[in-house]
Order: sequence, then structure tokens, then C-alpha cells
Amino acid sequence: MANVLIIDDDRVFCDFLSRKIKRLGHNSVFTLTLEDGISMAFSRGFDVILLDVQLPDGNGIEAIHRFQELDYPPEIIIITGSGNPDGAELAIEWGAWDYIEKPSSIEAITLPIIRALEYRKEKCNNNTRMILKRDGIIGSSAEMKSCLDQLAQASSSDISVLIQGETGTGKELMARAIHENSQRSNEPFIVVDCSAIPESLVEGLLFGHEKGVFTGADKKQIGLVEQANKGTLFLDEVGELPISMQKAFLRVLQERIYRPLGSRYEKESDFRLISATNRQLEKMVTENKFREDLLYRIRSFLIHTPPLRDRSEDISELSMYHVVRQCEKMEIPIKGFSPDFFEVINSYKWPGNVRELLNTIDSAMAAAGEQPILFPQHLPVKMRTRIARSGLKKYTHQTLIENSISEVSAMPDESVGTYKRFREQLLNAGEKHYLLRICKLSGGHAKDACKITGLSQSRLYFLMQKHGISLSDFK
Ligand SMILES: Nc1ncnc2c1ncn2[C@@H]1O[C@H](COP(=O)(O)OP(=O)(O)OP(=O)(O)O)[C@@H](O)[C@H]1O
Repeated sequence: MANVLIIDDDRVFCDFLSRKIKRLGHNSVFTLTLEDGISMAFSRGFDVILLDVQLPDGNGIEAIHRFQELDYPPEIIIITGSGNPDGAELAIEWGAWDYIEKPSSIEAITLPIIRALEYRKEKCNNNTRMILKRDGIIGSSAEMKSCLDQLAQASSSDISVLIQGETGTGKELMARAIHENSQRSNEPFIVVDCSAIPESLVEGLLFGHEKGVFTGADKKQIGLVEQANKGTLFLDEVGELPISMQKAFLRVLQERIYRPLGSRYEKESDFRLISATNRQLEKMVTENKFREDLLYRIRSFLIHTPPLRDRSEDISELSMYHVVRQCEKMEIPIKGFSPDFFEVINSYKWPGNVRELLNTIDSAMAAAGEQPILFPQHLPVKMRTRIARSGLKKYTHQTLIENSISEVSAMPDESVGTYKRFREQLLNAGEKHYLLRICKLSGGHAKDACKITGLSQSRLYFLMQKHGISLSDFK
């Protein structure tokens, strides 16, 4: 029996949900304010907390980190009346288990709760983490460590895992590592790239087909689902699975039973599912492009692979690892790096993440030829000009202040008024410059902007609004 806490200022909703949770066989209590909820969470252990966003005394999403300070942090599900995709993304990035909108159907509310409770149970049963084989997964930033921690957890269970992250962040690498560390490691790891299969061929490829069932089917074909029997089926780019196939696949996931094309008999396959996507599946659900029930099935455990710009500490480690590996492969002396090489690659945003970094290192090595040291000059010109243009390198607060002073100095005499007004204008100009700078530095990402400035998200948005700046213009 698990303990659930609901923090929501809507008493009727709390009462209704609390009764529903009790009917599922768990303990449930609720409170109407954030501070009350936080002190309850610290005074007794909760497994799951359902947290509203707009509370009378604060913002739920911004308080997620306070619950994470607990010795054994609960799983947090954000429940909100005004869902927006940015809020959902931020909540998940900041460690929430899920994000649901109300009013939703009972099913839509209870399924994530059930999943979070199942996950919690697994986590308690597997409290001692197994030693992880992480061959080839490089990085020791806090973000990477937490990702590896989740990977170890996922490996020690058999639940369906969804790996979500931008392109090139290592989703496939993670999926293989989960398999390699799982009890199924001696069995096949079957990859299905959902983006590369034409819609008309998906069913035959997944479920197999009998001989002669369609033109060109000159022999019987075993499907990927069957090949994954006893092993792991990896659905890469699952967001690209045609909607017509999603229903059929849902059945396979529920019953592990499928019927090859043209066959009179159903077959069984015992596989573990891992899926990966760089799309926002929750958003696709709202656009009717992805089935909600399938999403819940494939996402019993969610792993988020962090973008490289959020873990710049890993850039040099990855680069050095890659150079050593490539030099050994080519049987040439190992190349070194000039300090300013790292300065340049650390100030780049890496939209293509680790893949782009490794490709860039390859091209720098090629440009260096036989030279033993890699210099910034060996980096692609396009990349160097982009960095130079954004002027990231030498921008100091002094520059901001000088800009602000020159703006005020340029005012016509008649606009120079009282000292109070001058001070306000100076502050406003400085504040605006500062915010524009932050927008550039963070690449328009609210989380990064909050990290750099130390401002809360609501304060940041308030200031942006005050100066008519939009973060999204900098993405
Ligand atoms: N942490 C890491 N350590 C070492 N290599 C990595 C790491 N992350 C990614 N890579 C390498 O980067 C490349 C891209 O990784 P991968 O294909 O797993 O990314 P992905 O997220 O699945 O990308 P996509 O969404 O485009 O399919 C691969 O060569 C992979 O080995």
C-alpha cells in the first residue's frame, strides 16, 4: 500500500481524487497549500505527490526541487488546469514523473498514478543498484550521472522504457546499455527504426508474413517482434509509428500476441520494449497524432537524455575520449588539444549534441593532418564564425554597464530629468541589455536562463514581458 499526497487548492477535486486513490488500495491525503504540502512531505514519507501548478502560496513546478531535497524523494505528478507544452517540458526536465491536465478523463488521471506507483515499487525492491556496464558511455556531469542512475534502475527491471531526448544525445546508446545490463543481455537486441520504414511495410516487418500474401512475398518472413522473443525490441523514433499501426502494436504490448500477415494463427513473443523519441509525444497526443493509451504503455519508465549544452563539463571528456579512440584506430600518435580549442568548443551550443561534437572532432583531426595538436583553426569555419558573431567569448558585465551608460548619455537634454528618473532609466537600460544577453547565452531556453540568472521562472518571464523580450525569438 503506497502513500499519496495531493496538493491542490480545489477541495472538490482533491476529495474526488483522494477517494479514487483509496479505491485503488492506497493511502491518500490532501492539502490546499504548497507550504503545508512541503511540511507534510518532510514530516512523513510519501511515494507519490500530485502537485498543482498555481497554488495560493506559490508555483508547484518551481517547488519540485524542494521535494527532491528529501532523503527518499517521492515521484511527482504535476496536475494543472492550464496545460501548456512549455510548462510540461519544464516540469519533466526538473524531475517530475508526469504532467497531466485537468479536467481529464479518470483514465487519463489514474493511469499515470498507477504507473508512478508501479515504478516506485520497483525502485524500492531494487534499492541496491547493480554495477553498470557503461562501455562507451562517456560523461561525468551531474546530468549524466543521474541519467546513468536511471539507466541502472531500468536495467534491473523488465518494464517498458521510453528514452526521450534531442537528436544525437545518445538514446540508442542508452537503449543498448539497458539491454546489456538486463537479464535479457544474452538474447537479441532488435532495432526497429520507425522513421525508415514505409507505412505499407511496417506491419509485415514487425509481425512477419506468410509466403505469397502480397506481390513479392515469395517466401515466409519472420517479423521483428518474433526475432525479439526473449530479448529486447527497440523502437527507435517511435513518434513516427503510423497511427494505423499504433492500435495493432498496442495489442501486442498488452497481450504479447500478434498475427503475421496472411497467417491463420496468432503467435506469442516475450520481449522487453524500449522506445526512443526526439518528439514531444504528449503534444502529439493532443494533436491526435499519437495514441494516449500507447504512450502510457511505452512510458512505464521515462529516461531523459540531457542535451550537451546542459552538461558542458562533458564536452572535453568526450572530445579526448574520441580523439584517443580514433588515433588508436588509425594507428597514429595520439593528438593533443590547445587550451583555446576547448574554449571555442565549450562556447558552442551543439544543436546536434554528441553526434555533432564527434563529427566536428573528426573533421578537426582531418584538417590538422599530421600536426600533433588540434587548434581552433582546425574547426569548421561555419562554427567559428557563428561563435564569433554571437560574441560569447569576452562579454563581461562591464560591457553591459558601458552599453547602458552610453544609451542614457545619448538621450537629448530635455529628457534628462530628476536623479530618480535617471537612475530608473539607467537600470532599465542595463536590465534590458542583461536580459538580451541572457536570452542569447541560454539559446532561448528558460531553464538555462533561470540557472544563469538565479531568477525563478515566473520572475524571469515577468522581466522579459516588462522589456518586450521573447525567449523563443532566440531559439
Ligand atoms: N555519452 C556518450 N558517450 C559516448 N558517445 C556518445 C554518447 N552519447 C552519444 N554518443 C555517440 O553519439 C552518436 C549519436 O548517438 P545516438 O545514435 O545514440 O543518439 P540518438 O539520441 O539515438 O540520436 P537520434 O535521435 O538522431 O537517433 C553515436 O555515435 C554515439 O555513440
